[in-house]
Amino acid sequence: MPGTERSLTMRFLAEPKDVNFGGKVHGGAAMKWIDLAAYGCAAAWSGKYCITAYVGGMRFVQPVLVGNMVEVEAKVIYTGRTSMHLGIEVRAGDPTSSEKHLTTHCVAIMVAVDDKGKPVPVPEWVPVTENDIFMRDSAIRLMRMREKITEEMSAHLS
Ligand SMILES: CCCCCCCCCCCCCCCC(=O)SCCNC(=O)CCNC(=O)[C@H](O)C(C)(C)COP(=O)(O)OP(=O)(O)OC[C@H]1O[C@@H](n2cnc3c(N)ncnc32)[C@H](O)[C@@H]1OP(=O)(O)O
Repeated sequence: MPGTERSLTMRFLAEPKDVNFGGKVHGGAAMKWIDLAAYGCAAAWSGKYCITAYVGGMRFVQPVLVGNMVEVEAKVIYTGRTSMHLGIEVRAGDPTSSEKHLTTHCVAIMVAVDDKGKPVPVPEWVPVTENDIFMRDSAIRLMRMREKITEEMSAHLS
């Protein structure tokens, strides 16, 4: 039901097809996992088809190794009228152990759209815990910071 599933975790093994020339998993593979988890989380929250409007603050903290068990967690941290801001963390570790370390994190903004690609309203997410409120406030601060970056970036558009 829309407006009930706030987070989604995908779990799978990093496959040899994802390896880069240095023997670790490609950053691009991690970015695809992030997009898939963001889509799954946003589609479940909104009950609509969703598109990626923005991904930012991407930090590759540690490499993922082929054969690692990977967990990609996407979580709603703020909702606007038609957008859902998601905090995303990728964790990985040896599948024979329950221990996992943070490998990548970022923020993604997904927009719910109708069958013509027009943005449509999403259920509001209301933060409850102290940590939820902190994350929501941080998402709002990031939104304001992005307005300045967008203004600056316009100089680079032809
Ligand atoms: C081996 C192979 C296997 C393959 C297995 C494949 C499996 C596959 C499964 C599915 C995989 C995943 C599926 C992902 C889906 C895509 O990948 S979509 C592709 C990439 N994304 C796009 O092409 C989006 C292109 N952009 C657009 O269409 C338009 O800019 C948008 C996003 C609809 C926004 O349109 P707009 O006219 O700006 O609309 P507007 O009403 O002004 O804004 C709507 C909202 O977007 C927000 N927004 C707009 N632009 C931005 C921005 N740049 N930054 C932040 N927020 C923004 C606004 O703030 C607003 O938010 P609210 O205030 O309503 O909450």
